[in-house]
Amino acid sequence: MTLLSVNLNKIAVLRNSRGDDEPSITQAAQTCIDAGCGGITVHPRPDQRHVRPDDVRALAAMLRGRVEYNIEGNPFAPPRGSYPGLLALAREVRPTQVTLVPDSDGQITSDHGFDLTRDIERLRPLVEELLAIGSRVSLFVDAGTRDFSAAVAIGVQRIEIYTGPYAHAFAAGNAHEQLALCTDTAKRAQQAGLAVNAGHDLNQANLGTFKAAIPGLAEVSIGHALIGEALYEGLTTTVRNYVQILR
Ligand SMILES: CC(=O)[C@@H](O)[C@H](O)COP(=O)(O)O
Ligand SMILES: NCC(=O)COP(=O)(O)O
Repeated sequence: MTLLSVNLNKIAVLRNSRGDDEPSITQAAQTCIDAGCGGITVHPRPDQRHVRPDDVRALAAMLRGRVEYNIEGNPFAPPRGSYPGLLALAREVRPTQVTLVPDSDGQITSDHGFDLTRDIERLRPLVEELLAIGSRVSLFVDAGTRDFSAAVAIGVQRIEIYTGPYAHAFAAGNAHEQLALCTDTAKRAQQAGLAVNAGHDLNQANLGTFKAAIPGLAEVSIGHALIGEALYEGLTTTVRNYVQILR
């Protein structure tokens, strides 16, 4: 069984477009939980175009002890205005998991993972701090990453494979090569002692093939497609469909 963590960023985008409180992030989270998801994901950014620090706090208060709470983001992005930085938010709310992602300001969305050879020493103190507050630490990596020894050495417990290239290849009808890269990366990470998560552009069409190719897949975080599909089928039905694919 792979845990479904629903990314609620796109609910925030809709809400932010009008400046009021609707649609409500916490009500969406509750609906996803009632429909059987095992976790909620958010990806706060310094420009606050998605979930905002107060959303992160409100979700922490409502999720505590119920389902997993996964906060993703760039730990090196400095505080800006009321955005206190990823580590400061994590210190405040102590989520189940923090997924570190090297997305820079102005990117439309995340589009690559860490280079573990280049980035590992910068990550070391952050990983230590997150472990000390009791959060699991996952690193966003590209499919094709082969050596996880440095990540294991600094205490990282999971990786999240960036599945954007797989999803695009799947849509184009030629996913074989990208899927093989994901499978190889997952196998190497598991052999090194890491659990494997995955995410980005996963949807109801491409998820089953992906799951079948990655034995032991621990968690997927899915937002953009899931919220889009929910426009047609409703959030409850859509979450249930994903849970069914992941059984
Ligand atoms: C790391 C990752 O792939 C997700 O966090 C993704 O970036 C979230 O989606 P949004 O870009 O829609 O916030
Ligand atoms: N970590 C990936 C995630 O949270 C959701 O990505 P997407 O489904 O919005 O592409």
